[in-house]
Amino acid sequence: MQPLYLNHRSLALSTCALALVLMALALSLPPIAIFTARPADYLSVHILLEMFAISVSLMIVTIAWNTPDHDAEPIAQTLVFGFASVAGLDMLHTLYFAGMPGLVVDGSTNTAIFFWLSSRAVEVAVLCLAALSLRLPGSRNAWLIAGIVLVAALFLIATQRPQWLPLSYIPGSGLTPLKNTCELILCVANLGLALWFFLRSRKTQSSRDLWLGAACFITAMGGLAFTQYRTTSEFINLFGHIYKVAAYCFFYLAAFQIAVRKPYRLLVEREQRIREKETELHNLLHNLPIGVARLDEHLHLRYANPTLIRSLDRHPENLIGETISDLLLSDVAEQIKPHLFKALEGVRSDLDLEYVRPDGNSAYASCLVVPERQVSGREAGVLAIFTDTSEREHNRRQLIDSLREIAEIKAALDAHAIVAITDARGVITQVNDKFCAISQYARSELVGRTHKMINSGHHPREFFQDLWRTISHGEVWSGEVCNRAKDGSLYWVQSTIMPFIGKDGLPEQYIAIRADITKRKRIEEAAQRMALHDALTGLANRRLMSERLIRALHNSQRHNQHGALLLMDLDHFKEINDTLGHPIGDQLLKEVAVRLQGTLRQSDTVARLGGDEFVVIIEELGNSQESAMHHASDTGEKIRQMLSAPYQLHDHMVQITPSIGVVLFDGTLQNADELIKQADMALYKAKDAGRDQLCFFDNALQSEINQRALLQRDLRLALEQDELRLFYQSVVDADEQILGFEALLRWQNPQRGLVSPAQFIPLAEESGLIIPIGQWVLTTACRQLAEWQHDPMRQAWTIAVNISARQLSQPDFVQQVLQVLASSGAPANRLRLEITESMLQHDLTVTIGKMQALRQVGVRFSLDDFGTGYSSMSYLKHMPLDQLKIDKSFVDEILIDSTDSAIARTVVTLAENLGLEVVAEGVEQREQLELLIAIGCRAFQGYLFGKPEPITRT
Ligand SMILES: Nc1nc2c(ncn2[C@@H]2O[C@@H]3COP(=O)(O)O[C@H]4[C@@H](O)[C@H](n5cnc6c(=O)[nH]c(N)nc65)O[C@@H]4COP(=O)(O)O[C@H]3[C@H]2O)c(=O)[nH]1
Repeated sequence: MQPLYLNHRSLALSTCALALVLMALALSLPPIAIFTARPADYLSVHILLEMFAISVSLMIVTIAWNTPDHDAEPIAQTLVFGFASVAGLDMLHTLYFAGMPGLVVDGSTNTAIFFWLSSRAVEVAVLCLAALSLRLPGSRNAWLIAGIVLVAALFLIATQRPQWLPLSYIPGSGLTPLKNTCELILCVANLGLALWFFLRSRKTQSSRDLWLGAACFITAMGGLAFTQYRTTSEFINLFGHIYKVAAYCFFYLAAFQIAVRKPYRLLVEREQRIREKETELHNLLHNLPIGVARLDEHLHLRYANPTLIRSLDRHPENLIGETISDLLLSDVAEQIKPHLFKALEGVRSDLDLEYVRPDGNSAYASCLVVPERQVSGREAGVLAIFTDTSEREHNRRQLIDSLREIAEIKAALDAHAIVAITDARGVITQVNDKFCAISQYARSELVGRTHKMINSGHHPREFFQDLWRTISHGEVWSGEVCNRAKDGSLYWVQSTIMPFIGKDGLPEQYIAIRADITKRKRIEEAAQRMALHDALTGLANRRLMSERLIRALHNSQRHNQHGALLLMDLDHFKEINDTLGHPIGDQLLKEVAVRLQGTLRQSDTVARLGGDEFVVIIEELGNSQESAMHHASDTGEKIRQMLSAPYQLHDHMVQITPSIGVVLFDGTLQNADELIKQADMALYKAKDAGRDQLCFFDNALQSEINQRALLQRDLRLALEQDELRLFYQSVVDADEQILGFEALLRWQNPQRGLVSPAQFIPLAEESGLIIPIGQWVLTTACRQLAEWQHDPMRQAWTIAVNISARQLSQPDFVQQVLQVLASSGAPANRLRLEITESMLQHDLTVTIGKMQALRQVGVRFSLDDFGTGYSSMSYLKHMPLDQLKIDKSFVDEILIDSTDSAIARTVVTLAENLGLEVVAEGVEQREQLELLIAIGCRAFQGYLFGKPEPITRT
């Protein structure tokens, strides 16, 4: 509740309570006559009291009359009529009070009471209408006239027809019951009105209702006083009039409240509201980020808000009154002017401005031009509202550029990449044309499905699990994926899948950008094939064989299964190559590969290691070693037979046999390298055993190999530790006179004793040690020759030195020999170099060249072991030879085997025809000597004449 209302309520209620108490007190007193000495004094007092009430009534009329239209009280007409009537009737009541001269007739108490009761009745009626807020129809003038007419009518009745007036007072006996009843009715009516106003005031919180309530209550109390007097000059009558004055004070307050206080209060409130609005508007205009300009009808500036002033960069004081051309940049003014003129004609427009600032930067603004109307509705000027849209426009343009760029990138991406977009579950939402083209699916077939439809099955499940794990964690996944197109063909793509993270921090979609790498993959596969396969035969190469062997060992161990490794080569393949040429050799190798593949299961591995060396890996031979051995043996035998069958190679029918080394494995103890070594040993054994056979690796073979390895190790030290010795075996003529010697190498090892060259020379050849050893032999022999030069008995002797194939094939062989001759001082013509037939199969021309070079300085050449190898008459013709040596094997059987004697004879004849000397080797018996002499041989070597011995003993 408002504090003012509360104050007013306590004032009204306390006044009413006081009035009640005082009236009760007054009524309890016996009648008190006052103004007894001068009864006329009461008339004056009565006039004063009534005048106050009349003045208040007139004031209420005046206020109600002048209440402004827009604030018109609904009861204005009621008040005008009622209180005009009340004022008139109270005035008549005063005029006709007993003792007053009156007008037309003298005053009398009965006439005065008539006007009094009439006035009070009108008063109650007016208050009832006010209580109900009923608006009387018609104008205030009419109601004023009505009030005057009513008063005039009652005046006329009272003065012209006094007999019509009810009897309300009987002089000497006092008030009549009619008068008292009327007073009591009015009193009840006033109490009812008082209650009504008080109750209403609680709801409306209106002080006016409080004042009206109090006025009605005091009037009611006062009315009680007017039922008690017998003469008007009694105290109670005066007391009742005082109550009337008090009641009119409250009526006055109520009227004042309506007409004066309320309008002022409303005015103040409105002023305050206007001021607030002004402040609001000011704040708004000052803080608006837009510029506002008001222009008059001549387009001169009336007002510019601070934002506009700041943007114009001008002092605010000089701006008002300037034209739009003075204010704005010329191109802006030109753009805006037509719209301003249109606005003056009442047309509102909106335009975008583009201009160049004085600093040279382009700027943008939007301008709303609105006609500004006066309250009367006439256009009074123009309101122009400017918004600087430069930043927005720059951003918009940047956005357009970015969008264009994105569109270009997208177009480029679409043109060159395979693109797909999926939702978070991997369901395809978009694909580009390239995706459709490569997958051969229509877009409608792809959208709504997952990538499973192009899954090729090439990748294991873990591959895709890893992919999903990566991208669902918001990371980019990159990799190569093999997919299957609609027609079933496979294609490869380099895929990059990027997740797009949503507001919740989780991927909401994925974009997959792919490049077709099918061609590259095919090339890679081909390269891979080439890297892992033998170019000639298409079989697995050494690398792939190693990988497969490792895998086979692993599988064998895991499944407790035996397997076998077969290492084979083709016996005397080199001879076919040399005689029939490499193309035929290659053809043969290819055919061998085909036969091997035809003989074996798909799951077995067939590899070519190089040259004529092949490997076969057979798996799953059971868990028993014995049955595995049988299986491997059967397969090996089958291979041997298959490969031994004749080959038709172009015009040549070729037959060749393989030697096969076999080793079993169960993956427990062996590793791949060791296994290959063991297979190699088995192969070596097969070859050693006469070729064209299959040998299994066993432990005895292993120890033999170990022995060889030890021998090789010791041989390496032999040179350093001076363990080599040169023995000499004499070469004699038919009279057993020494012609010369053959230098034969011996190895004097402290542990092994005297080791035969047959044991260590092949090993030295294999390991390459033959080069330094051969050098040592040559040097030692040459020193011996040089020594003999000083002895006339021996200076004609020759020394034959065995030369190995590796020595001869050295590019600087000739220089080495010449250097040894020079450094030792040996006569070149006493040095005989022994070569074998097998040496002549390589680079014959080069070999001949070397021989000729040495022959030019006098060195002579012997062909050792003649007749044992692949003797070819053609090279004999071209070779710069001096001597043939009939091999010991022919001499051995020469007495008992006619073939050998025939061969010996042929060799001698051949040598004679070619102009060569002949030396027979291994002559042990005199009969052999005699027969050899008989067939024409002139030089001999053998135990019959002496075993190889150190030079001191010769
Ligand atoms: N049972 C028997 N054997 C006889 C008789 N006359 C000679 N021999 C043996 O026959 C071999 C002849 O040497 P080769 O054919 O050049 O065969 C040689 C030769 O090829 C090679 N050799 C020896 N010394 C050297 C060398 O310094 N350098 C090279 N590269 N090879 C050598 O080792 C082979 C074997 O040499 P050796 O064991 O010394 O064996 C020698 C010799 O002791 C005989 O009447 N009865």
